[in-house]
Amino acid sequence: MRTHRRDATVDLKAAIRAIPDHPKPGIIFRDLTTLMGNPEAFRATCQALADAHQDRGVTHVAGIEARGFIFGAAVADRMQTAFVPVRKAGKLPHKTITKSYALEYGEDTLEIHEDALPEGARVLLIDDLLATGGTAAASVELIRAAGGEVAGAGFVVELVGLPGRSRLEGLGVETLALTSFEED
Ligand SMILES: O=P(O)(O)OC[C@H]1O[C@H](OP(=O)(O)OP(=O)(O)O)[C@H](O)[C@@H]1O
Ligand SMILES: Nc1ncnc2[nH]cnc12
Repeated sequence: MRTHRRDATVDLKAAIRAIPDHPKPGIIFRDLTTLMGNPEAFRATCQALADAHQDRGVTHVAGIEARGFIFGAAVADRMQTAFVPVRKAGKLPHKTITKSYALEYGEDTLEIHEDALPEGARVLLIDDLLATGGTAAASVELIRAAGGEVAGAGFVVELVGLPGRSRLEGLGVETLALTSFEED
């Protein structure tokens, strides 16, 4: 499903700053700190992500470090679910399941606590931005390895032209983005 929900009074796209000369070479960085700094846009974003997934029996929201924590925790609060952190390597204190993945530039590793999810958990994955999908795909694998069912994945921004959506849909994950930007 490809859905673009937007609060009638808030232009989320306009609330996001684009930085053409970001230190990561060759990418236009979509800076969501400007959206977070706009109370109407931040609130509308978290509410839209929660509303879009309200009828799916979600028991847990998983947010991906770091920016996914900010939106994921607010969505979990609105949906009255638990929050589960998917963290960069070496941060979680208890026993973890680990997955390495490719980024646009380089490689990274994510972890989830092996006991983070009870039997029957239905997990909504939330992150700020979907680009190549490597981060989200690794997170889906971690949630499943921890025994959770992925009820969907929600993003504030999708970079269209990169394979994020097709990767997630290839994993059988229904994917929703509130806004999209065309990327080459
Ligand atoms: O779809 P992908 O190509 O995997 O890219 C998307 C990921 O990249 C960014 O995170 P980043 O790794 O920069 O970490 P941060 O949130 O800690 O800044 C963003 O927040 C997503 O998690
Ligand atoms: N172009 C981009 N802007 C912001 N965050 C990103 N993560 C991966 N690609 C990105």
